[in-house]
Amino acid sequence: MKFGVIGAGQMGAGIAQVAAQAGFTVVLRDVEERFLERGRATIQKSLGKLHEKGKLDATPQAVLDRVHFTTRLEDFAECDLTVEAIVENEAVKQELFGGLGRIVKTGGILASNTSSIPITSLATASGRPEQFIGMHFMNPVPLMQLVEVIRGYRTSDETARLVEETARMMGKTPLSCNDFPGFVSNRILMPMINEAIQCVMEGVAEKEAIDGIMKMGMNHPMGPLTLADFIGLDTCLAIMEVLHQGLGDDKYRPSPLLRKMVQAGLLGRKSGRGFYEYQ
Ligand SMILES: CC(=O)CC(=O)SCCNC(=O)CCNC(=O)[C@H](O)C(C)(C)COP(=O)(O)OP(=O)(O)OC[C@H]1O[C@@H](n2cnc3c(N)ncnc32)[C@H](O)[C@@H]1OP(=O)(O)O
Ligand SMILES: NC(=O)C1=CN([C@@H]2O[C@H](COP(=O)(O)OP(=O)(O)OC[C@H]3O[C@@H](n4cnc5c(N)ncnc54)[C@H](OP(=O)(O)O)[C@@H]3O)[C@@H](O)[C@H]2O)C=CC1
Repeated sequence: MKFGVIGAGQMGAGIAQVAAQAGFTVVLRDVEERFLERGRATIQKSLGKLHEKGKLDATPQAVLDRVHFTTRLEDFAECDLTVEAIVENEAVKQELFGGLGRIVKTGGILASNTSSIPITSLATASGRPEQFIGMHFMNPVPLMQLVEVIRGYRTSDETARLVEETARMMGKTPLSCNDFPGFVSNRILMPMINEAIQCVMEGVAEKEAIDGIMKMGMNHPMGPLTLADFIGLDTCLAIMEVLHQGLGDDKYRPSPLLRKMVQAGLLGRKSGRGFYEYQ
């Protein structure tokens, strides 16, 4: 299997890593060399941790050697399955899929790791709606079990079958749903995070108390503000915008504090500061 990944950010690097761990030949693309280097470092660090715990079948170097880093879209021509994991922006993703649809061989499947953007709209932009699907990995990809598989309006049964089979080969559990804003995962998760941010804004409690109440009280592995920092506040805002617009209900209105923090460049872990500070 030749497996393509576009975007070497936190999700793209993780997806490329688990694909390489599954033994696939992987092509990983980003727009600039320095972002590819950052992706390579992320993969190396994660493989090192897994190796230390005896959770890797091969050496970290052998897994890394299966990943080919590139800035060229043409290198995806022979990929059997290509997963896109670039910024959560519909216009930018549509443009990318327009190009990919022309480059990738006939029959090659295209998938998006989008958190919320309509799969059917991206499928149309790709020019191959039957071979298009949502393949939504969870963060951190090397540790999380789920892949949410989202069928677009015209996704073929064969495409869905192949993608679910591939997810299993990657050691993941696929669960499928239909193409509604935010799918299942973020329709339920993101309003909770948004409400936690609203609690900060209204002074309901200190941020540490909000996180602690949800973590200890509900047995969540991370409090919602820590999780928002982990996901990226820009991504959280983009998801809330899709829910608000797509479902047309003000209960999905993004918290003004979330909007302000994104405007201020406080994006969470990836920018060094969000609700908390990171070095
Ligand atoms: C927005 C979307 O569209 C969809 C989404 O993805 S939403 C986000 C979904 N994800 C979540 O909700 C994650 C919630 N958090 C968790 O499940 C856990 O906190 C976690 C799995 C991330 C970390 O586990 P933890 O026990 O809380 O903390 P931590 O001790 O840091 O990590 C456990 C181990 O995994 C390791 N680890 C963490 N990230 C790793 C990675 N990427 N690769 C390899 N190992 C990793 C850590 O080094 C640590 O190892 P040690 O035990 O040797 O120290
Ligand atoms: N964060 C999360 O928890 C999850 C995110 N997702 C989804 O995965 C996708 C990626 O998210 P994530 O990895 O967190 O984001 P990151 O910000 O870590 O990475 C985004 C990637 O997209 C690239 N990019 C940014 N702008 C453009 C552009 N205009 N054209 C092409 N590439 C661009 C970035 O490159 P550069 O470094 O140059 O900006 C980077 O490689 C999103 O669709 C998100 O919704 C899905 C599940 C969980």
